[in-house]
Parts: sequence; structure tokens; C-alpha cells
Amino acid sequence: MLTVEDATLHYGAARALKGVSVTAETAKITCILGRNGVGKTSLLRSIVGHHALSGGRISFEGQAIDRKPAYDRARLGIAFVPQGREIFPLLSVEENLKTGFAVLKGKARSIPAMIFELFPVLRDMMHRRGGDLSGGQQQQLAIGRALVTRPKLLVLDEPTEGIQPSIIKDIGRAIRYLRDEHGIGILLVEQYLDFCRELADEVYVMDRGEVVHSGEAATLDLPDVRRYLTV
Ligand SMILES: Nc1ncnc2c1ncn2[C@@H]1O[C@H](COP(=O)(O)OP(=O)(O)OP(=O)(O)O)[C@@H](O)[C@H]1O
Repeated sequence: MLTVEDATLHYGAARALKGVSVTAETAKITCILGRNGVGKTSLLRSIVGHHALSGGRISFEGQAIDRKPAYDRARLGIAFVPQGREIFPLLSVEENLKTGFAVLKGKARSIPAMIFELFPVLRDMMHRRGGDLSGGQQQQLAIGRALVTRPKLLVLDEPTEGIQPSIIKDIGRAIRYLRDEHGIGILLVEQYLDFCRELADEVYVMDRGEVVHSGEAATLDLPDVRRYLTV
């Protein structure tokens, strides 16, 4: 569904991505592991249209998207849950969810009931301000907002960062449900190996702007992967 080929990205003279190739399939969970600063966020932001590549190609459902602006990619079905959530603290939970309407046509503008089945706390806190939610609840809200756009591919940047274990479990369950029941493709980056192992179908490991390992999650060579995750 999503193919990134030979992606290179520069910040000024500094090269953050060096020939990265990654694919994410429909109804599969693809996890990119790597420690801080190896280029995971840069890769995701290139995929969703927040950074322009300096080389390489990105295609989605067979269509080249690397020259398209972020809102076009969102309309095609790519939704992004950024690191740090980036919810609107002064807007209510409901208003935050409705910001997802921007990429939908008039008639399609509704909040899917599935979001409240996955994260009941969002219904309970519908009229509270986003900024009043805990970190874990904000992460659920950020995922909910992404789901409002009815994505085919959900891209998540470190969804477990700074979140308590019970909510990490809820988020893991939600991700599995989206894959199994809705056939959504999931692409997530993580530093938390166990979360990734439990969830992922396919795994990539990045180091210093490059993919250094890739394969099915079930066949991961754990000592080798851990080596890339420890500082
Ligand atoms: N806007 C920017 N301008 C300049 N350099 C940047 C910018 N964003 C990231 N970098 C640098 O690019 C490299 C890759 O950063 P990136 O955030 O993609 O890594 P990461 O693996 O996602 O790390 P983290 O887990 O901390 O987000 C780092 O050396 C970082 O300092």
C-alpha cells in the first residue's frame, strides 16, 4: 500500500535519511525501531508530507505522492499521530476530534462510533478541554482524531512515549483491532521493543539514518536488535 524507496532527507548540510526503503501493507502492522535521533520521525514526517525528500520516491496505492502536500495525502487516506500528540489544549475533546473533518467531504463529516468503543474515556470527557486530559488520554484523543479521517494507513510516532502501562495496553488493543476488523495498515515508530514485538507483523530497525535490519517480527534476532536500541 505504501512504498518508500531510497529516501534521502537533508536538514541543511546534515543528512537525516540515507537511502531508506520501507513498505507498509494493508491490514498489517509495520514497526520501525531505533533509538533517539536515528531518523524515525524524519521518515514519518516525509511520508505524511511535512518534510520534502531530497531524493527517493514515496507511493501510496500505486500513486506517487512525494510531491503532494500533506492535506492531499490525508485525503488519500494517510493519517498521522505525531510524537507528543499535538492535540489542541484549549479545544474540547469533541472539537479536537472534529478537526479531522477538514479532510472529509460534507456528508462524511461524522465521528465514527468505533472511536468511543475503542476509547470510552473520550465519550466521558467529550466536553472537557484537551489540555485537561492525562498524557495517555491525549494519546487516545490523537488516535481518535486520526481515525475521524477514515484512514487506510495510520502512521504513529512513538505512541507509547510517556504513557502508563494500562493505557499502552489499550492502545495496543486498539491498533490490533484496526488491523483485524477494519483492514487498516499501521506504520509506527517505537523505541519500546516489547510493544513492537507483541504487535508488529513486519519490523525495520534504523540506525543513523539507515535501515540496518528488516524482516518479519516473528523472526527477529533479539540480541542483534537490542544492540541497535541501547545507547
Ligand atoms: N528540523 C530539523 N532541523 C535540523 N535537524 C533536524 C531536524 N529534525 C531532526 N533533525 C536531526 O535529524 C536527525 C534525525 O532526527 P529524527 O527526529 O528524525 O530522529 P528520531 O529517530 O525520530 O528521534 P526521536 O526519537 O528523538 O524523535 C537528528 O540528528 C536530529 O537532530
